[in-house]
Amino acid sequence: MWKDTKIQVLVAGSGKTCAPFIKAVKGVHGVEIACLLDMQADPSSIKLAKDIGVPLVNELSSYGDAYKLDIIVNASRNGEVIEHIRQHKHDRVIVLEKAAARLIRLLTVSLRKEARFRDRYHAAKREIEQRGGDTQIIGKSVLMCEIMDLVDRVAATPTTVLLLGETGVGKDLIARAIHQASHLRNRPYISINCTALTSTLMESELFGYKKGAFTGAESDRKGLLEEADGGTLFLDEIGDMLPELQAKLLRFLQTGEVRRVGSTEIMTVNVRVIAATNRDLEYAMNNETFRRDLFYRFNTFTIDIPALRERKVDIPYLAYHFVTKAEAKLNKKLRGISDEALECMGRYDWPGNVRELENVIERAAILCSDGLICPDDLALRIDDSRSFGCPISPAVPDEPEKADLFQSKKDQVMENFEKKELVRFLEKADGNVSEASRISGIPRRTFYRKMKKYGM
Ligand SMILES: Nc1ncnc2c1ncn2[C@@H]1O[C@H](COP(=O)(O)OP(=O)(O)OP(=O)(O)O)[C@@H](O)[C@H]1O
Repeated sequence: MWKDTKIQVLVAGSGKTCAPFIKAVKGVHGVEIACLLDMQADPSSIKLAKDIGVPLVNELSSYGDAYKLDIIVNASRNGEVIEHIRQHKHDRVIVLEKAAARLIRLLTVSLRKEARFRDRYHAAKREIEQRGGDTQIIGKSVLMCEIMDLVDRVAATPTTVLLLGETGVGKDLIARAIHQASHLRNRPYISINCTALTSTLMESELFGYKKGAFTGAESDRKGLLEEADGGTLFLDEIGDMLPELQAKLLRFLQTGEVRRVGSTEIMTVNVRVIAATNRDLEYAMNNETFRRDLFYRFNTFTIDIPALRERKVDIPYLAYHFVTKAEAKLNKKLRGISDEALECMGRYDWPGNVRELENVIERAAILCSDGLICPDDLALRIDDSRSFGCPISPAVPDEPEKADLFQSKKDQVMENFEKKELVRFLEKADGNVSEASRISGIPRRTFYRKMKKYGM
């Protein structure tokens, strides 16, 4: 039988080393941090003891209730402290050294994260139920909220938009959302994938052709630019468009003029163009496979859609959305997703982004036996070395030049420092990025950029 009374814990060490442990464990049901021990009390431990309202002692015998203690967590590596505890602790008291304390801290933080993840799933469930599932773009992360804000702002203008992002992040969906939010919503929305066709075919698709322009052109045909007149044309995979056609597209964007293949007649159409690509256009321009002038034309308004692994807070919302979608599609009643399955989703990197999540859920919905999606139904290959934030270190070249070695070490130190500081400020601000940016003095956008850089 477990005791009903709280486990009495004394934490030994200086404020700086035991603070993360206390922060993680404080408030855990059934645990009481009863006292702090610091043999050379410094201002940080004095402040910490004051903040959490416990006595601070410099030796065990000064704590009047030392006989009531169950566990001493020794967060200090100081030999004198270790020896002092060994000599003065009550026999039945268990002492946890640094690694054990760290383990408890990591487990507690991880469980809290999972709980937050579950809460988000249930919040999404409530919210989507209330809205009747009619919203298209799902996402609550700050990054997605910023994107939705950009969508609203640009929708009201005729500006050409370039959507960048890995495959499956939602570029097509966002292009449609821009069209839907604009005054063109009742006009045509036409989409074409620039990868699929040769340059000649693509030209006749886009600009249309005149009867007899080539073998098989048996009658006049409008191109997609004419079809989309007054509406929106979405050019997907623009990075794959062949250079000859890029020049023609650029001319159209500059003049609004269309000339069907084989015709001399010039027509003017009014089309809002949105383009998307998952290619690195900078690289393509350097390789001269993408025209710089066309890029500048598109680059007036670019929306960079982050990979799903950079906005994992969106996963529970999207997961619920796709569960409801799968229910309707498969005509199968689903109870939802188990906590363990949600936790697996949070630890997976999603290289195929939202599309992969959607497919994984649909597959799991087919496989799950009692309507509840479990980890086995997801069949995700999770790299556990990353789950506690320990990315595998990048390979170091065999014999780097001294200057390179110095620079790379310096970069590494800077990166480690930055990462730790971001986490520290985020923890301090309880995960609120605006607050973290305020207390750190780092501008909000820079803070986000750095979080993105480190995959937070
Ligand atoms: N934020 C989101 N909310 C709801 N569904 C989403 C979201 N993002 C993507 N999806 C869904 O994920 C799938 C893939 O999205 P989409 O086709 O827009 O990606 P993409 O970036 O255009 O991919 P590709 O580069 O491969 O063309 C679609 O079914 C889309 O509806």
